[in-house]
Amino acid sequence: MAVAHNLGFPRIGGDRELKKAVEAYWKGDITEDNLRQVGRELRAKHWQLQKDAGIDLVPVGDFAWYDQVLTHSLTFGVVPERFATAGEKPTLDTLFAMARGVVESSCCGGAHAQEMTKWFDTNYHYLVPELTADLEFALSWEQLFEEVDEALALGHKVKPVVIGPLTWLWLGKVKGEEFNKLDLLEKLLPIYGQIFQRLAAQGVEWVQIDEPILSLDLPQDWKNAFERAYNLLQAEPVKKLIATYFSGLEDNLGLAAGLPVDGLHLDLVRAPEQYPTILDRLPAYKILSLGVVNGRNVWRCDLEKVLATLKHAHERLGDRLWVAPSCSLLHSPVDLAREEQLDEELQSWLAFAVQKTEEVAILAQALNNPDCAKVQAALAQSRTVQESRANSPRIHKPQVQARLAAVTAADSQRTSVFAERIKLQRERLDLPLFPTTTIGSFPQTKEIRAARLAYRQGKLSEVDYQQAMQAEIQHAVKVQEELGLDVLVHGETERNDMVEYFAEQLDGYLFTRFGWVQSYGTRCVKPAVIYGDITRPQAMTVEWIAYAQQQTDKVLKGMLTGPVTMLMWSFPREDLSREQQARQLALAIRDEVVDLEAAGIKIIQIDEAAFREGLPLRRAEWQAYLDWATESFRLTASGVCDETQIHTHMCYSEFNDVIDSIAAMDADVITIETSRSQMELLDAFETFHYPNDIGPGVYDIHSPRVPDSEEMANLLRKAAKRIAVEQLWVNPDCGLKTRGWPEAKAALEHMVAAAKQLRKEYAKAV
Ligand SMILES: Nc1nc2c(c(=O)[nH]1)N[C@@H](CNc1ccc(C(=O)N[C@@H](CCC(=O)N[C@@H](CCC(=O)N[C@@H](CCC(=O)O)C(=O)O)C(=O)O)C(=O)O)cc1)CN2
Ligand code: MET
Ligand SMILES: [Zn+2]
Repeated sequence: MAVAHNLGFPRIGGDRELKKAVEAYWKGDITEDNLRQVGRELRAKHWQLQKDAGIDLVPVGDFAWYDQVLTHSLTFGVVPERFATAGEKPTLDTLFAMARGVVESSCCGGAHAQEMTKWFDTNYHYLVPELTADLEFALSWEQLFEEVDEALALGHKVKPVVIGPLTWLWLGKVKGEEFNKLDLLEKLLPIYGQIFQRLAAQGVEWVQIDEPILSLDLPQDWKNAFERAYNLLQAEPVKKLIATYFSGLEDNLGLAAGLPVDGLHLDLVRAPEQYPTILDRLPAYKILSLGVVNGRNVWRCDLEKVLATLKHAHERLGDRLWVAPSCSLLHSPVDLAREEQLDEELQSWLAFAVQKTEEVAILAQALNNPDCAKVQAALAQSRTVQESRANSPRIHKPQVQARLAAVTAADSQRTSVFAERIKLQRERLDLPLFPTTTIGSFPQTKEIRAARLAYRQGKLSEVDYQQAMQAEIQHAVKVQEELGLDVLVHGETERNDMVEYFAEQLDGYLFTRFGWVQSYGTRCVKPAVIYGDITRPQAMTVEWIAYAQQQTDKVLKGMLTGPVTMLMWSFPREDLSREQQARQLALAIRDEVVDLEAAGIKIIQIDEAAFREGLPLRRAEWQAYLDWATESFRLTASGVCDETQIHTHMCYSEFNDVIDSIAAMDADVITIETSRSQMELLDAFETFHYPNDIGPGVYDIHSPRVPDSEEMANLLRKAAKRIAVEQLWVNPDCGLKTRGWPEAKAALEHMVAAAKQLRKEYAKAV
């Protein structure tokens, strides 16, 4: 019998129950017991959904209160000293403190949160383990074992999921004295040994060990470490399935296939070419799990196409074949059944996590019991869906193709080079040295969201909603004037999300009502779906931004989301390359840029927050991506005259490897996240002699902590050592939408003071 299994299920809940409960707990509205009860109910519900769908082995350990990497750090007892309560085991509050930081109070000094960064090439963020040379590990967190008992008690056949030792170490960051992270492996492995023994004692047969770094270009010592680690773990009394995903194993295929474990999972959606090569490399005792249902997108699986591969594998492997989604369904929305507002045709093309588990189960059944009526019906339905999509007139728009075909090289060039443009811009904008600005959004308060919800539900009229948002814009502008900021923004109050807002207004996109996906902690996004060629029926932001400019004599920066980020944070089409989709988006947003300029907006920011995360996991594919991503940005930005200043913004980015492409984007100003790295991220800009203007973020917006102005001034002094002061802007790391007004105001006040201080210090020097 081919086995149907799942690598992970979204934990947030179809109604974001987990988000709401955790936030209520933080506010003190519910107790820890209440919160734990919500967690238990969600897990029970999700296991049952998967079982009902026909999944034979349900994952346990995919639930996390905040982040699964953080859970592992606690499990291993890796709690940085600033959060540790001497000698005591960590609690749920320790976990949340590590995730969110601790605000300074009279009794204690406060502690900054652990760093957060992107999980591979996804929009999920994990908390970076802090590794020191003298780190000692001790099993310190019972969650996995408790959840296994919980699932067993509910009658499920379980497969606990852990992040493998090498991936966990790889994701960690060395703190303090430099050392080789791999030196910690020997000390870490006994903890895995203990975990496996505990699980075996609970009656567990199979454990899934996620080692997605096998899909990366690994240094030789890491490859060697894989063999060493799994040789040492070989004797442990559970069967081990190594799970890889997000890319092909390529040069690591032999290594992965040969590890002394009992099974291997491959992502055949991202890297179909791994099949059938793997068959020749896989030892005869191992099971092979094929990830054939896309865990990273929302399109229905082409069951017949996938089944052709699976049947071939089944003939060769028999019972040693397992069927799965390509990766954890953490990256999928929960349940399509609730999207009643979608028209029938669009809905028939889609599958969310619940539907994906059904697809996996049907595929296994199609191998085990091909003639059963349910299988036949599902295959017939799949065929209909594929045909309907292939032939739908809603997808292809000749005018989009024609416009793209007519694009020339000149369309992605500003008229003059930066050195010329900046002179004109400086003259026109008349800004001081160290000009201050923000990244775009101001607090998205409960009132704003409630108003939007009421408007969507028809309880608030369009006029009333517009007035409420205009009042917010007026308020944001007034606050910025009072703070003495130099370049103002409208605050993005009318936007539910920086991508979804635009997607809702572009043709070729569909959006969902409940399609939430966890982005980090309790923060979720509702990625829209690109299903057809993209057009912009009308201007999207001009009225709001022009309104904001009317409220002030200061320069107001218009705010847009760039094509690469629109693409990366949406669910893309599978019938058209990422490059072509980005180019379509670029033309649509270019029109908006031009319209903003025509409305008198002198500075336009085109956010490319996801530019770096779009980078393929494998280096060999980088250049091709960077070429089209850069080109798409330039195509978006180059419709304006020299005097109009184009800004871009990126967060959580390591720029060292891509600095030449960042320079090739040729934005007049780039604002970046740098405060958490103490300006280290500026290294790349310094070494490269980056020519255009830069705003290195001077404070972290993810924490409620408000740094004083001296701390920010110090960061600016650091920046000024690396970058010419004429090039420097002063701004926070990112937008302020997740903050409250009191913190936002206090921090910006300190920021403006820091900029003034630096102006004094450098007035003589320049
Ligand atoms: N797409 C995307 N990816 C991104 C970012 C981003 O901004 N967008 N930022 C980076 C960090 N990631 C983030 C992701 C989400 C949020 C965030 O704030 N999300 C909000 C939801 C934003 C949203 O869609 N809001 C809607 C719906 C709000 C809502 O929950 N409404 C309530 C009702 C209102 C209420 O009573 O609060 C409901 O529907 O039940 C709106 O404003 O209209 C949240 O989880 O709380 C922040 C950062 C990287 N990736
Ligand atoms: N303009 C956006 C904002 O300020 C940029 C956010 S990048 C995740 O929220
Ligand atoms: Zn940002």
